[in-house]
Amino acid sequence: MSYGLFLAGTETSSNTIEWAMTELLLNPDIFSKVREEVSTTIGQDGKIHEAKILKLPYLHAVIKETMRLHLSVPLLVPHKTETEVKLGQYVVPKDTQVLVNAWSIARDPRYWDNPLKFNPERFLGNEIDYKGKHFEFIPFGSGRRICPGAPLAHRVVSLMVTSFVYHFEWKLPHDREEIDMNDIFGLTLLRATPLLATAIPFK
Ligand code: HEM
Repeated sequence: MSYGLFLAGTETSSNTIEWAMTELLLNPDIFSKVREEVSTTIGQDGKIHEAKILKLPYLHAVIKETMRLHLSVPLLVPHKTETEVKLGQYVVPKDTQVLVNAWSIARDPRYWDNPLKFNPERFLGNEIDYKGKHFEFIPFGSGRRICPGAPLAHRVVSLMVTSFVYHFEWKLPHDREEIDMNDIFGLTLLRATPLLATAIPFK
């Protein structure tokens, strides 16, 4: 049980952090906005408390946008119907294995303007959240089997990205355009090439 929790919680969280940093390094304007927000809110003492992290709307929009474009669990976890279910115009028979393609839904132009663009602004000024109520955005699933680790994951990812942005200057060893944006499909969807960047602590 604890090993299962460890597996479910580690790769998914670290992968999301890595994709968030990738998108920030690829989009310097967005990075600057996050840094501005983080520096103003955290202040000079460098203590990144949970209470302060809650006051970073732009950072949270960046994390949501990262989770929209780079879902760690693209097909969620397989589910099975216990009874026959009528879903819209479809009838799903009892004992059917159901895979939900949350990856595809999160890039569907019927629900998202310019879906392939990394645009955190789309999450500002609205209530769209990953708590399973907005079906166009379900990186943690929805309903009874929704990820129980979502609140923890949210805190860990926010804390790590805030710390990385607040404490370090980042340099890529190559041009931005050369960042490999491909992913590979294993147990979870991971970056095909690990992100390589140098972290230089602020003086
Ligand atoms: C960014 C990080 C994470 C993502 C994207 C993620 C995503 C998901 C998804 C999509 C599911 C399947 C939900 C469904 O099929 O409806 C799931 C299930 C699960 N997750 Fe997470 N997860 C993350 C972090 C964590 C953490 C930190 C933990 C625990 C410490 C955790 C524990 C679990 C467990 C135990 C399940 C199975 C729940 C069940 O079947 O009832 N996850 N997660």
